[in-house]
Amino acid sequence: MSASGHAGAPREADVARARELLGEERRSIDNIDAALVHLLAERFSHTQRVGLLKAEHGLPPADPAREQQQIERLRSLADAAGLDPTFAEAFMRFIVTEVIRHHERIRHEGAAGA
Ligand SMILES: C=C(O[C@@H]1C=C(C(=O)O)C=C[C@H]1O)C(=O)O
Repeated sequence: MSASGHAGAPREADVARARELLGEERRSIDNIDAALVHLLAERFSHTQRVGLLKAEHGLPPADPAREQQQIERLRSLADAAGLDPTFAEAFMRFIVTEVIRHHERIRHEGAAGA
């Protein structure tokens, strides 16, 4: 069924319009992906400073109680925003796992050399 509601081969004009809409959506997706990269870079610059503080003061790289609070908060935000909370949690855990790996590396390399 074409956009005009008829069965059979899609009309050229409908396909052209669909391509135009696709292009517009993709431009927005590219903008959002760029924002995500910048936000993640900003987040990692802060977690890097947290890693240095922890290493300098002998604090453990991971803080499971803090992570639990963050996950509960994010699940609730995701739910309110219409995003799958299970996906939001998995995404958060993926990022936090990488942060903890950085913190462990900073600790082993010595905070001063990081
Ligand atoms: C950044 C921290 O270190 C770890 C990484 C976290 C994060 O990426 O949000 C949260 C808790 C810690 O396991 C922290 O303790 O705040």
